[in-house]
Amino acid sequence: MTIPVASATPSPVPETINVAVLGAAGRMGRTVCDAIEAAAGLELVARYDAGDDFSVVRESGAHVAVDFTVPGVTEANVHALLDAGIHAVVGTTGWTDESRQRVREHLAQPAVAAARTGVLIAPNFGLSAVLAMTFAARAARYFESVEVIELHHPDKIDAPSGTARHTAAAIAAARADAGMAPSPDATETGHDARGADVDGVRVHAVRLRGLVAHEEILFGNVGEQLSIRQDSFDRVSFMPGVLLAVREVVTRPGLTVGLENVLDLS
Ligand SMILES: NC(=O)C1=CN([C@@H]2O[C@H](COP(=O)(O)OP(=O)(O)OC[C@H]3O[C@@H](n4cnc5c(N)ncnc54)[C@H](OP(=O)(O)O)[C@@H]3O)[C@@H](O)[C@H]2O)C=CC1
Ligand SMILES: O=C(O)C1=N[C@H](C(=O)O)C[C@H](O)C1
Repeated sequence: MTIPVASATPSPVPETINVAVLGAAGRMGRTVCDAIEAAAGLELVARYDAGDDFSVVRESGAHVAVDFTVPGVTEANVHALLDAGIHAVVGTTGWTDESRQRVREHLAQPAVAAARTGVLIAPNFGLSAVLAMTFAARAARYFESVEVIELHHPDKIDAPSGTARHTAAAIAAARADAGMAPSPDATETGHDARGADVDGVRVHAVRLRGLVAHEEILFGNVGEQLSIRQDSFDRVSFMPGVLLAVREVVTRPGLTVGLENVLDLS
């Protein structure tokens, strides 16, 4: 699949990009290793997983590392990659404003800034998910009510999903820009069934065997509803986005959050 790409800051790009995969034995890590091995201009130089020594990555000659590990370790991995002068593409969830800010500060350190190192964190690499999030942010100002439902396989350890958090944050920002009141809700406090409150947007998480990764954004006005739904049925659907991010991160110094900033969605 060819994905249209927005223009980036020019920076020297190696002829072959050497790639290390962190979390290489996991569901996403295995799929990413296969995709890198099959991709033109990319070479898989290290597979790193729980219990491995980080020197495997540091000494691999990797230009870029792709992190699909677990929320509890991904930030430490990124700092270790920056110390090693390796660009990072991150799909792992668990990022907060504070952890992203610590990465920005690390990127601003003179040696790291001089190396023009890039970090690209994407809550979701699937084109359908990126478009759903983008469309939802565009629609947000026109509807009085909004709620997000994310649906995933039951082996997922975090909830709500990183995608749902990113979606809700973008919707909340758009509603705030438009000066909108909170979604109407007469529920008395203390009712768990109303889901998580993410920046004032209710997010509901479903875990069901057979699912992979899915999201539905519901907008309501008096007498009408808009539903935006995306379904990732197979982890290979994330791979065009991951490969694009690997190729792009070497040209984008600093922190980029969200694949929508790499795609030409104008
Ligand atoms: N951005 C996106 O498009 C997508 C993001 N994700 C996110 O990616 C992450 C991984 O998902 P998934 O592949 O399903 O999860 P898995 O649990 O299948 O894979 C995680 C892997 O990381 C390993 N790991 C644990 N600790 C470390 C460590 N300290 N260093 C290196 N590796 C470690 C795990 O090993 P062990 O099992 O032995 O602990 C496991 O092999 C999740 O946060 C998920 O939400 C998933 C899909 C798409
Ligand atoms: O754990 C998963 O599977 C996924 N995690 C990411 C998230 O939390 O949003 C991306 C996608 O939804 C699959």
